[in-house]
Formats: sequence, structure tokens, C-alpha cells
Amino acid sequence: MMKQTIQIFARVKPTKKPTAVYSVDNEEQSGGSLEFVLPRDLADGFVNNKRESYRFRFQKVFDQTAKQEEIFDAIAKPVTDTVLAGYNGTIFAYGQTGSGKTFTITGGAERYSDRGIIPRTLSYLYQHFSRDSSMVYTTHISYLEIYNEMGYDLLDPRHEASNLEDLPKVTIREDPEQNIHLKNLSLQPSANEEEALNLLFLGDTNRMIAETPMNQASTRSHCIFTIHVCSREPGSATLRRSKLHLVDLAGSERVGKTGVGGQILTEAKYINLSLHYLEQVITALSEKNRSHIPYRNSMMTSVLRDSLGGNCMTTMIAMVSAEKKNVDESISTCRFAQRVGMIKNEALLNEELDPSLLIIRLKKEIQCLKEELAMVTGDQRSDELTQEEIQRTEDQLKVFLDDSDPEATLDLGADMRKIRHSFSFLKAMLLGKRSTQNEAGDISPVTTSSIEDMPDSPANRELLKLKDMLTQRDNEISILVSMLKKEKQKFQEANGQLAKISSSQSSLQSSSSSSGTHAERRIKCEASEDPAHSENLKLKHSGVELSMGRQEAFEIFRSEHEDNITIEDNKFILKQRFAEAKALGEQVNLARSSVNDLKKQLEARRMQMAAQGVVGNQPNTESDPVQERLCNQIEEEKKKYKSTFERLKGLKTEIEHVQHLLQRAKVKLQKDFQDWWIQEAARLQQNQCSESTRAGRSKDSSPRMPSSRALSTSGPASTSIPLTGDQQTDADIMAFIKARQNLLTRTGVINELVGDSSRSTLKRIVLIRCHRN
Ligand SMILES: Nc1ncnc2c1ncn2[C@@H]1O[C@H](COP(=O)(O)OP(=O)(O)OP(=O)(O)O)[C@@H](O)[C@H]1O
Repeated sequence: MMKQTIQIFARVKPTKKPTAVYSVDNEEQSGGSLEFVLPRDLADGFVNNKRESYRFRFQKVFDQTAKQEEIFDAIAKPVTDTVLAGYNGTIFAYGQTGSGKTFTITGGAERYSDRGIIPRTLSYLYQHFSRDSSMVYTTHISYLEIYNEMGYDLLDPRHEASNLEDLPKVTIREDPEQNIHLKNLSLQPSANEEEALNLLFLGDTNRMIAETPMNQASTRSHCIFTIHVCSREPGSATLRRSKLHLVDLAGSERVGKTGVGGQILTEAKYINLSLHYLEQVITALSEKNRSHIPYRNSMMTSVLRDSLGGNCMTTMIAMVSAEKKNVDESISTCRFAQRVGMIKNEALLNEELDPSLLIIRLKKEIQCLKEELAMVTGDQRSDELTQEEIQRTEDQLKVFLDDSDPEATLDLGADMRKIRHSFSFLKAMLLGKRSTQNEAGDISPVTTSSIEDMPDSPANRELLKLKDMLTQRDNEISILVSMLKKEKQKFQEANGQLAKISSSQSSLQSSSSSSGTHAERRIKCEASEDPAHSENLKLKHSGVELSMGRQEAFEIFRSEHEDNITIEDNKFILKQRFAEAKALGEQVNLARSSVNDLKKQLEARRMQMAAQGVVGNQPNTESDPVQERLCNQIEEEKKKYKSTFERLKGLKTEIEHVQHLLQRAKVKLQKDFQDWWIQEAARLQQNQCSESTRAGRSKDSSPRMPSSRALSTSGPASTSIPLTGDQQTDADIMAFIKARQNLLTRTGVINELVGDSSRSTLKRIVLIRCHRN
């Protein structure tokens, strides 16, 4: 059992804005401290107007310049190590909205170096698995989102096609031992790092898609990414099961300060309720002699029950902002952390016996006991042995007789039928042997015992000599066989290595070549400037194929979108990495063929030397400088090969990560465009309505674009639509307007006057179309 208080760390988010006066001190022996100094006027009102200085102790405080790698090394690595040893672990980030919780737990969306705790932990775990051959590991992933006290499975494949509300909710079940089980939360197997990262990406994308401007889920929901690790020694029935929860909590700001209404107020209240219950649990745990801990009050505290005061090694990261306007929230986050730091956890080694192996073992034991019991009670089986049982018993007997070990035993179980059959078999063997000796007309039927009776007889001496020779030959043969086996194994290992290299090389090369693998097609599509390819012309989540006008609007929207620079940067980085990977692949190839060449040379040289030895009738015992040189060169090339291969592997992980970032940015772009398009269409529609009403009232013709003209068949909404004169373009525009109008009339949106930004958008589409035509 490992006893430890919850470890608390603080991280200050980087900012360029004016900060409050604060200081970080990590020099102290017992840990670090973070101090805020408030001038009395700033302290007045919201914190405590009697105090000026607020000092909080942590295991360590990470100031604004801290890198993601440092955070992983200091915070996540020790917890992951305990998970590998079979204990449960939890890391959770707590702080106000925008303080960097997601950045710390998952990572930033722009750079590879911004990878957060989750992807780094996955890399670390799978590296460990591949190095540790003494254990067999299996891993599963689950990703739970808690939003408004409801649980959702972020890895549910239906996520993409359904609204959040229509998905099955994850619910809590408690068994009689008070263990928590989560119904409807899938456990996805992940055999390697790539699969695990894909699951993380899938969950994050699902979380983003479910988000609407009205429901900023990322801010208001809690997310728990759990890695389930199972390990066992090969052949052992003992299993170790441990879990690592990586938790990104909702923003912790107070409800009073949010000042919001309607739907958002409900959410804010819920979030605060949820965090409020978390605070209640923390308070109860930090108080001595509290017997009742109110875990059951909320879903999050129920799920994290083990992490809070239970069987788990838990770490909290308090995310603080040093900006002046956030100082009260930061102080309140630190205060919360101080209470969390008082909670003691007791982590147990999660060992259990594999149920299937246990069942087999128990069945065998029962069978033995039954047989023993039958023997003791005399309640023996009287039925005949089956043919199969007879055969097995005789085989066992032969093995026993052939075994030269005098200590060898014969285990027939407690079955008298088998014992009887064995004696009959032995008797038959003995009688058979005697009669063949007689038939062979031996002058005197010499038995083993008669030879042993005359130890000095010539026959006995001859026999002993032959026996010695036989043993000697046997030994020689076994030495030769084991040498042969070793050589064969070496050969197979070398072959396996080469196969691995060429397969990983070919996978990297094929992703970087133009042969059209999935990854490459993705990149090509991203990099394409042709609108017909650039976004596959489909909004995946709406299932709507883009019309030509909409494609063009999308192109403009994309070029002006804030994420466009990041996307372009990442495309550039990706191209560079592919080029690097290709070059490294070539280097690996080169090193490999050079090793092969050198090996051939060495082989030839050895044969040459052996031949010289035969000719000169003298084995050549002197060391050969040529062979030495060749061996050294092989070693050098091998080193080169190994280090290049490692770099290639690292590059592959980076390429996959950047591909994920790009894919995520693409989905976000499509989603933002979709929202913008709907908004623009609604505005345009409202504008049309108001203009037609005005036109109907005053019969006055409003100013129009030079190219516009009314369509006589299209009713009131079409009177001021800017048309181009091009039949296809105009038909496109009108079809869209009509569909929108129908939809909006049905949903009752057309009822107020708005500005004319939508018309300008349409104008832009029309102008582009005219320009292209
Ligand atoms: N250490 C950091 N270095 C660089 N950028 C950061 C850092 N921390 C946070 N950011 C940036 O600040 C912004 C807000 O961070 P983030 O989304 O992680 O906050 P959060 O606490 O998760 O917010 P929410 O509660 O809304 O989910 C993001 O754009 C993020 O990239």
C-alpha cells in the first residue's frame, strides 16, 4: 500500500497583459510557493481588504515560461510510473475558464511541441511496453464527458451523426461492494500509440462538434480521459489492473461573476453545482473525523471517488492567471488547492487472479480431490478404461521408463483402474522381453543383474566402455544441436529486424510518396488549392454537398479565418517532415545495405583464412586485422542505422500528431463556416422581408446593384436579390434563397429587421462568380 497526500502543483499561464504583483519561489526544501501581493485598493472589495499578501505552498510552481515537456516530466511521469507498477493514478487540472487546463492536459492546437499530458503519457507508456519484455501489457481507453450532470461517451461512433441529447447517457451503477460501474461508456482497445492517439483525436473532435455558440461545451463540461492498463508475467495467472484518469475540469469561476442568463445560466449553475459538490467532498475529506463523504451528490465525484481519498495516487494542477483582472479567481483556485493538498490517499496494488486461468486450476484441483476421496472411501470406479485413457496411461508409463533420471516419478492420479492397468502393462513387457531373449538362443540368459553380479567380467567392462562412449557422443550431439539452434535464432532475429525496418520504411515512404495512401491523400487534399478537392466539397457533419456558390464563399471564408495561418504553417511543417522522413528512410536503407555488404566481405575473408589454415595444415590462430576492421565497420554502421531509425520513429509520431492537428483545424473551419453560413442566410432573409414590406408600402424603388433585376416569379423575398444575368448562377442563388426562406418561415425566424451584411456576402459570391465567368 502507498500512502500519500494529493500532490498539488501550480502553473501560471503566460500573458502579455499587465499582471498583478506575484512571485514564485521553488528554492524551498519542502517545495515551492506562489505569492500574490495586492495593493490595499485592489484587495478592497473582493478578496479581503485587511490583507495584502497571499502565499500558497505547492509541490512546485511552474511560472509563465514553463514548457509542456517540463510539466510532463515533473507531474505526469511519476504518476504514470506508479500506474505501470499496478496502482491507480489521477491528474486533474482545476482553474477558471481560459487558464490553460485543456492546454496542459490535452495540448495546444497549433504546434507539435505544445502536446499536452495525454499524448506525452501515451508515448511514454507505449515506449515502456515495447522495452519491457518481462510483462505482457494490454491497454484500453475510455473518454467520458460530463455536461450538465449528464455523462456522454466521447468515443461513441454515433456521436458524429447525432445530437448530444439523442446519444445514450452514461449512467452510474454501484455494486454491493460499492464499486462504481459506468454503463454505456465504451472501453476501446488500443494496441499501440497510434491507435490511442486516434481515439484521443476522435473524442476531442466529437467534443468540438457537439459545441455550439449557445453551448460552449469545452468550458462548461468536465472531461475524463482514462487509460486502463492490464499487465501480467507470461504464463502467470496473476493480473495487475490499473487506471490513469486525466481530467480536464470545467471552468471554476463563480456563478455570481458570470452574470449570464437563460440557458447559459442553467449551465453555469450546473457547473458550479458540480464543482461545488467537488468542493464539498474535498472539504469533508480534509476535515478530521468526518465519516460521511458526499460522493454520491454528483456524477463527477462519483466517478472520481477513488481518486479523492481512496485507492489512487492523485495529483492536482492549479491553473492560475497572473493578470490583474483574474487575481481574485487565481487566489480562490490556490485556496482550493491548499485544501486538496491535505487529503490523504491510500493506493493499493491492484492484483487479481485471471478468472479463466483460476477456473481451470480449480477444476483440476476438484478432479484430484474427487479421485483421492474415491480412493479413501473405497468408492472406486468400476467401469472400464476407455481406449483413449489406456493409450494415455501407456504413453505416460513409457516416458517414465525411458527417463534416465532415477528420481523421476509417475503420476497416474488416484485412479485404481489406471494403476492396475500399469502393472499389467509392465508385467507384459517383462515377460515379452524374456521370451525374445530365449528365442534369440542366448547361450546363457544374461540379465542386467547377472552382469552386475560380475563387475570385472570382460563383457561388463566392454559394456561400461560402450556406455561411456555413448554418453560422450550424446553430449557432443546436444552441444552441436544447441549451437545450431542459437545460429538459427540469430538468423531469424536478423531477418525479423530487416523485415521490420523495411515495413516501417515503406509505410513512411508510401505516406510521403504520391501513391495515395490515406494519410497522404489527406495531406494532398489539405494542400490542394483546387476548391473541387480542398474540402472534399462536403460538409461531413451536415451531409450536404456544397453548391458551387457556397464553395466559393467557403474559399473566401477559409482564407480569412483566424486558423488559416496555423493550417498553412502546419501544412508547411508536414511537407518538411515528409521530406526529412524520406531522407532518413534513404539513410536507413543505405546503412542496412552497407551492413549486408560488410557481412559478406567478412564471410568471404573468414572462408579464405580457413582455407589457408587447411592448406598450411595449421589452424590460423593469429588475429586477422582485416577481419577486425570489418567487424568495427559493421558496428559503426549498425550504430548509425539504429540512431537514424530512432529518429525516423520520432518523426513518424510527429507527422501523425501534426496530421491530427490539421484534421481538427479543418473540422473546426467547416463547422465555423456552417454556423456563419446559416447566420448570413438568416440575415439575408430578414433583410429581404423588410425591404419587400417597405416596397409594398411606398411603391418606391430602393437602390440596387447595377446588375440586379427582379424575378417576376419569385414572390416578395426575391425583389431585391442581386442577380448576375448568368442563368446557372441566378438559379443557384434563387434555389438557395427559397430553401432558406421555407426553412426559416417554418422555424418562425423571419420577424425582425437586420443590417445588410448578408447582402454584401451574397454580393461577394455573385462578384466572384461574375469574375470567373
Ligand atoms: N502555457 C500556455 N502557453 C501557451 N498558450 C497557452 C498556455 N495556456 C493556455 N494557453 C492558451 O490559452 C487559451 C485558453 O487555454 P485553454 O483552452 O487551455 O483554457 P481552459 O482553462 O481549458 O479553458 P476552458 O475552461 O474554457 O476549457 C488557448 O488558446 C491556449 O492555447
